[in-house]
Order: sequence, then structure tokens, then C-alpha cells
Amino acid sequence: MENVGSPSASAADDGTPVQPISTSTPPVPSFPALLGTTGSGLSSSTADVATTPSTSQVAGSGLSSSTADVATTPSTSQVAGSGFSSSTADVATTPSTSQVAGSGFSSSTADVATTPSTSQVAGSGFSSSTADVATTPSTSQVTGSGFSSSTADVATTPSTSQVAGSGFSSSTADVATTPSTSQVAGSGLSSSTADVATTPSTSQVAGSGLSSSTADVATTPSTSQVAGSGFSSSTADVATTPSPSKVAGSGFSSSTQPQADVATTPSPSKVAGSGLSSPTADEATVSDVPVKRGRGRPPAGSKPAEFGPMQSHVIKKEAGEEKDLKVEHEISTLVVERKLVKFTIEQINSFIPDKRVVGAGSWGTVYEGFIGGLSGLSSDLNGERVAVKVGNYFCEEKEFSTDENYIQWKTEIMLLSGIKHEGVIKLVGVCRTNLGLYLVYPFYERGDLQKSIEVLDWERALNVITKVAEALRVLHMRMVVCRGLKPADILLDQNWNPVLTDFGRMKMFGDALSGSRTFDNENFIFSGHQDHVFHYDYYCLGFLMLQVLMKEKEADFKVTVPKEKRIMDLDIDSHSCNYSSELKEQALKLKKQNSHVVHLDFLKTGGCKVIVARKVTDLAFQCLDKGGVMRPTEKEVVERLHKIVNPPPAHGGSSSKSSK
Ligand SMILES: Nc1ncnc2c1ncn2[C@@H]1O[C@H](COP(=O)(O)OP(=O)(O)OP(=O)(O)O)[C@@H](O)[C@H]1O
Repeated sequence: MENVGSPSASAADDGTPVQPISTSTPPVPSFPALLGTTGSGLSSSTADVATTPSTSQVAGSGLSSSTADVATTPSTSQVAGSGFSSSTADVATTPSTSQVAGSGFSSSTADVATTPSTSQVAGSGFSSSTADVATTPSTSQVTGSGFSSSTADVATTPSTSQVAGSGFSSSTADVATTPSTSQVAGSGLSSSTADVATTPSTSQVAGSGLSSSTADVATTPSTSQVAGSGFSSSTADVATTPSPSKVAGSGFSSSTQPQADVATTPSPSKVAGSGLSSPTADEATVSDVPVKRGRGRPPAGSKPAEFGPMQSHVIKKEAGEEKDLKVEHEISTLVVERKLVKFTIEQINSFIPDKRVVGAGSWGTVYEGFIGGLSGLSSDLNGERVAVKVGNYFCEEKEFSTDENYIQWKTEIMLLSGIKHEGVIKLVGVCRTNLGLYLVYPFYERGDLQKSIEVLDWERALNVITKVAEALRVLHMRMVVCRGLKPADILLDQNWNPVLTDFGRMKMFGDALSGSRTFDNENFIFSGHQDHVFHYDYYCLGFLMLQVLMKEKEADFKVTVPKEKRIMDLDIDSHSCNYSSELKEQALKLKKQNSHVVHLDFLKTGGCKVIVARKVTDLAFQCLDKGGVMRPTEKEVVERLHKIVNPPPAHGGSSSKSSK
């Protein structure tokens, strides 16, 4: 595959500002003038009240789908190589265009868009562009291999995201009145996020590296640039002037105003040669983790973790051995940027004096705890019941920064501190010592869904399914994939509302598919291609739905359900739903395994009507469609569940909860 575009700025060594990456748009892939389908694949085009064509084309193998409601111009979707191209527009007055030239996935969605929402992939990769109430385009382009995502809500100007080489570029804006721009020219990650930004939040990588720019209520740009290889991060809250951060050579540059509420001057940070620059408004916080270089004995006065149950697992290392500069920077940056509470090991131990274990997994052990009246902690934490997750051990042979436990710990922190949603667990705080990694969350007394799956009544069961689907959609909008959602990863609050937990295994888009789920995934993962990781989550959701409907703790459904506990026996053969032959085969296989679809309890206790149970079952099976053709979109899954939970009034009356 050809990478079009190259870094337009080279490493400077004299401290001069980094040249911005050329904003010229990568060439639009040319497509054969095809109408309909030429290779194998599906081409579907649907329009309601469309005054111009809704065009959908497939040249190689793949799926091209184009849907328009009240579109006055075409909603165009094209696939030239193998891949998936989807273009959806509601009340769009200009085209919503989505194109794939190589293999990949290109999705363009616009609601009430008055200009195009454009999404293009030229090489292999993923390009997604979503706009709600956008008055100008929300553009997302990948030319080489990589990922480019651009999302705008109520954007009045474009939210642009571009990848020219291989890499990841994400640009998100809420109520942005000017562009939120994110660009990668070489390989690397460039992420730009703005909430209520009135000017651009710009993030650019020219060489390889990471450039991240985040602004909340910023009235001027929050700029972050990397020209050579390195890391550049710029964060501002209620900033009225720029928080620029630049790296020209290789190195690290961080500019943050973490404790300034209304910062009126820039917090600039620049590295021209190689090295570290972090002149922030809060340097004490950045440097409060002592930086150790090389090997050495533990510093005088340092205490080992008191963790009784953990001691046997911990491979003791000389303190300082693993504390390389990179790890320190990573942690310091995370703690400061994400405004995390960093607990000491003494505090962690005081939270869990009796070490009561409530759960365990492959990463660690979870203890029930309580934050007592500790000085030095904010008052809203005192008195909170918490769960403390303790990493199992570090592997001595590995370099610390590449240790899988450490990577999962960091992933969990990065993802959880970046996503605030009622369906996603909150991170209360973190702790790291030479011997242990710790994560602190609110405590969920009802525990995980696996423990409670048998006692859920119908209404709660439907509520769990719907809220998990909503949370999954939110994760996907942030480009996070679960990679193996299962009941043990869903905690239930006092009101039986679910929250997703266990984010260590989740990934930002771009990693190979893996997960702890064992069922059938070798069949499902058609090619191991990155496009499918999002679909895989919905496959898992389908499975989870069946587990809830059948009150099955186990994922493989091989357990034989006693006859008296059997459920409504779905007559799959004569069933009127639109199962594909492959899906029907799968449903029949499940049926043969004595697995039926809705647990008898639900019907017996007057919990649900057969017709409603069937609707949920249909949806679950469609999520399970291996071929992916029948699988509903994320939006559709959530909308259909909402309609099931709260159906529209039959005769113009008010909507009522009649899902029973
Ligand atoms: N906040 C919490 N409140 C109550 N119980 C919890 C909480 N967090 C986790 N648990 C319990 O601990 C169990 C293990 O937690 P978790 O799945 O996060 O660990 P893990 O080591 O990351 O697991 P995995 O092997 O799936 O990666 C959960 O299934 C749940 O029963």
C-alpha cells in the first residue's frame, strides 16, 4: 500500500517553532464509474423523500450502504477494493459522502447536516466522520494505513481529522464554532479534543510520535505539535489564551494548566533538541514522583507494600531498577493531565485494613474498602466505600514500561479518566509503588452481573441490556473497543443499573483483536482485520443479551437447561424474522444444544410477553450474525431497545412502559 504524503516539517534544533503540517487534503481516491455491484458483496441504497439519488457502489468485495432520509442531494457510498463503506444522512441538504479505495472501513454520518460530512480511506484503514447539526463539513481522511476519526456536535465549522502515513488521528469537538483540527503526516498519534471551544484546538504530528491537545471552554487554541519523534501534550481548562506545546527534535514537551481555573496567560513548553521540557503552572505536581536513573538500592525510608495477600505474588525487585525516565514521565503526565487523585500506599492500606476480597481476575484482586477521615484528601472522598484493585505482580524479566500489567494499568487510567458516562465506572484514584499497581473505584455492593444474572426480573434484565448497549455506543464513539464484553465486567448499582468495568483489556482502536472470551471467536474473526473489532463488541453484546434472556452465567451455552426450566421454544424454522441462512444455522445450533431463548421464569412470573421476548431475541441473533450483513448498526441496536422498553403509543396515546 502506498503512503501518500510525508512530514512537511523536519526536526528543528534551534528552538524555532515547528512548522505546521501541510493541511493540503490527501488526494481523493478515484473510483471506477460503477453503478451497483461488480465483485462479490452487497450494495444497498435506501432513500426516503430523497430528491436526488442515494448512490451506493461496490467494485471489489465488500458492503456499501447508503441511506438518506429527507435528503435533497445524494448520499453517496462507494467501495473500490474490499471493505465497508456506509453513508447515512438524516435531513441532509447536501451529500454525505463515504468512500473506500483500498481495503478498509469508511463511515460518514450526518444528522441535520447542511453541508457534506465526508469520510474517505485511500489505503487500508478506518475513517469515520460524524456530525450532528453540523452546518459545514466534518471531514475525516486516511491516505496510508491508519485511523482517522472526526466527530462534531453542533459544529458550525469543520472538525477535520487527517492521516497521511500510518497512524491515528482523532478530532472531537462539542459546540465548536471553529475547527478542531488533528493531523498525522508520518506515523503516530494525534488527538485533539475541545469542548465549547470557540477557536481551534490543534494537534499535529509530522514525524513519528504522539501529540495530544485538549481544551475545555477554551476561547483560543490549545496547540500541540511534534515535528520529529517525541511526545507533545497541551491541556487547558477554561483557558483564555493558548496552551502551546511543541517538540521539534526528539523528546518530550508538556504544557498544562492543571490547577488554574481561568488561566489568562499561555503555559508554553518547547523542546528544540532532544530532551524534556515541562514548564507548567504546577511543576511541583509533575516532579513529585522522584526520578531515579539507573540501578540502585531503595531510597532510605521507602516502605514496601504492606499487602499481606500480595506479598507472595510480588517478585521483589531492587527499588529504582524499573523506574526509568519514560515510566516516570508517563505517570506524571497522566496524573497531572487527568487530574487524578494519587494515593500513597499507606492510604491504600488504610482503605482495606481487613483485606476483604470481593473478586479477582487475570490482572488483579479486588478488595472492598472504605475511605476514612484521612487528612490530605478532599472531603468528598472521605466516607466513600471503595473497591481497591491490586495488580497481581510484575514480571522481573521484563522492562517495567513494557510489562503487560503496567500497560493494562495505564490503559485503564487513560480510558477511564477520559470517559465520563453513567454506564462507565468512575476512577476514584490510583497508586503505584515499586512493588505494586493499584486502582481505586466506587464500590458496587451488588457485584457483577454474572453473580446476579439469575435473579434479574424482566424489567431489570431489559434495563441492563439497554444500558450496556448505550454505554458500548459511547465507548465506540470515543473509539474504544471492549474486546470481549462479558457479565463479569458489568457491575450493578443499588438500582440494578449496569456500569462497565475492567478497562485494562479495552483498547483505543488500532490494536490486534484479543480478549478473554472463548466462544466461537475463531469463526467470527473473519480476517483479524481492524475493521472488525467494533463489530466484535456487538457480537459480544448479542451473546450477552442471550445470556441475560436465558439466565445463563456461562458463555458457551453448553449447559443443559432442565426441562421444567425451559423457555419459550422459538420456532426458528418458521420464524418470520429475516434471518440469513447463516444466522438461522447458528440459531438452530443453539436450539439443538437445549438452549432456548427466554428463561421460563420471565414468562411464568408475568414478566414479559412472548412478542416482546421475541423482539429482543431477534436483535440478539442479528448482533450474532457472523457475516455482519444482518448485524444492526450501533445506533439501530440502541434505538430498537429503546422502542422495546418504551414502545410508541399504538393509537396516538401517550407512551407507556409496556414492555412486559
Ligand atoms: N468496583 C467494584 N465493586 C465491587 N466489585 C468489584 C468492583 N470491581 C471489580 N469487582 C469484582 O471483582 C471482579 C474482578 O474485577 P475485574 O474484572 O475488574 O478484574 P480483572 O483482573 O481486570 O479481570 P479480567 O481477568 O476480566 O481482566 C469483578 O468481576 C467483580 O466481581
